[in-house]
Amino acid sequence: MIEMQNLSFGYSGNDPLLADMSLTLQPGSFHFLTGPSGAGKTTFLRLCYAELMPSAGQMTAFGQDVRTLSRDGIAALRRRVGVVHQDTQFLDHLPVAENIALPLLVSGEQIDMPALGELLAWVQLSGHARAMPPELSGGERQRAALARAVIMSPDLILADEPTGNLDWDMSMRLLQLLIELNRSGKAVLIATHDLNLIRAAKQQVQARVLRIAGKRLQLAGADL
Ligand SMILES: Nc1ncnc2c1ncn2[C@@H]1O[C@H](COP(=O)(O)OP(=O)(O)OP(=O)(O)O)[C@@H](O)[C@H]1O
Repeated sequence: MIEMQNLSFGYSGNDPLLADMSLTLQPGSFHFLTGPSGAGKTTFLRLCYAELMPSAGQMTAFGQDVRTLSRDGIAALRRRVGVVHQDTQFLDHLPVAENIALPLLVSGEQIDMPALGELLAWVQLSGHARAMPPELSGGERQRAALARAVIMSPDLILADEPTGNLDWDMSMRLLQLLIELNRSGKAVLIATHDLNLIRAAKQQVQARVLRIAGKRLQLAGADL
């Protein structure tokens, strides 16, 4: 679904942050992305959903060259990619249920209330549907963020340090949801520093571990 060949990206000038990266993200795959702070993990995810464009190399998303995508083409791509951001932002004046349904509202689609109810139940937030975002705990916020990321039924879910501020039990609950999504056929890519999270996932799914080191994207060994 996403294919990169010799892809490079730099925010400024001719000093790339990421260089010569090649990767194929297959439907239904599960990947972790690791690397030191500042290595470019968030940047890599932003390239995957075409918020940033490569400086050099080739990249196709769902069969289309990202550089040739029109505005509508980019919007269509983003519908197929759900993103859980590192610091999830909600509209604090809207209840949790509306925040989760926001992608539907923004794209002018009808809200299927029973489906929204099921989604809330799946992330165990049924009791918080009418709560306001500031009332949520860290774990509840991240589960709401995940629900919002999947409400458009994307094929690929990108999560940027989704368990960064969560304790182990909450991290495991969130990981379990991501594993369930993967089992239902969705591709998942999680950027994380947390090697314990990777180890826990690897007991349940066939996950590949990518690492950004020295500007390059490498496959990490099975040494985790
Ligand atoms: N919009 C931007 N303009 C210029 N430089 C940027 C921009 N965004 C990020 N950077 C720089 O690019 C580098 C990589 O940042 P990025 O957030 O991708 O790293 P990361 O691996 O996700 O880090 P962390 O693990 O700390 O979240 C950093 O040096 C950062 O300062």
